[in-house]
Amino acid sequence: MPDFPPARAGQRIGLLGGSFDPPHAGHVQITRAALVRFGLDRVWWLVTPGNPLKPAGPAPLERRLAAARAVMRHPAVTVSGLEAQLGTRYTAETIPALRAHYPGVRFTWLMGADNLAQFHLWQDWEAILAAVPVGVLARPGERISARMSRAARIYRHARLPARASRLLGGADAPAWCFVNLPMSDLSSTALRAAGHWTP
Ligand SMILES: Nc1ncnc2c1ncn2[C@@H]1O[C@H](COP(=O)(O)OP(=O)(O)OP(=O)(O)O)[C@@H](O)[C@H]1O
Ligand SMILES: O=C(O)c1ccc[n+]([C@@H]2O[C@H](COP(=O)([O-])O)[C@@H](O)[C@H]2O)c1
Repeated sequence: MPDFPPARAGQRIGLLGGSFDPPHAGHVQITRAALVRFGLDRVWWLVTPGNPLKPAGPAPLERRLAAARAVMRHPAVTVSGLEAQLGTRYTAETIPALRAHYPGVRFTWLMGADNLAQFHLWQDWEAILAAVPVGVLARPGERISARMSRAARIYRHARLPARASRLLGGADAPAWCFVNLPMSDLSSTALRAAGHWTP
């Protein structure tokens, strides 16, 4: 069993879950932005064993972890296979498992705007919002669908304005914040289609 990354009570840690099939510069860009914009001490990438909403399985986990470690080089960022270690796949299971393993650590869930648009389809999505702050990063073509999404509408009272985004990492849930940033139009789908990734 690989080691769990270290963390101290009170630390603010962003969790970027993803297939990373393959990882790309867009992931790196939103991670760097999240550290600064959401007032985080660290970001952990959670390379999923498989997105529960995607029917086709991704490339093997070890291959995606190795590629992610090659792409994401930053002293405050850790690339992990924690969901495989914990035996969880759904985010609503992963977050309580991490909180039980790391008492007192302040986790923030991170995702691109495309995932906010679909967030209401995730298993127990309201439990996720009740458990941790959620930081949303702009993605080309997704800003309007994210803002109009069911989750954004139902939880509009819990939205932190972008000018206060640095408070998100220390905020009590429910709280979410949408930030704009210089956007990257990279996607794993496009890289796979262009033949840049052979599992
Ligand atoms: N270019 C990007 N801009 C903003 N967010 C992004 C970008 N690429 C990925 N993300 C976000 O990073 C997280 C992990 O993304 P994922 O590994 O699914 O990559 P992807 O490029 O979206 O893959 P795919 O094309 O297979 O759906 C998700 O929350 C996703 O919204
Ligand atoms: O828990 C769910 O129902 C759920 C549904 C869709 C996506 N997720 C998680 O969202 C993250 C982003 O997924 P992906 O495939 O878009 O990179 C990843 O950690 C998935 O496990 C989680």
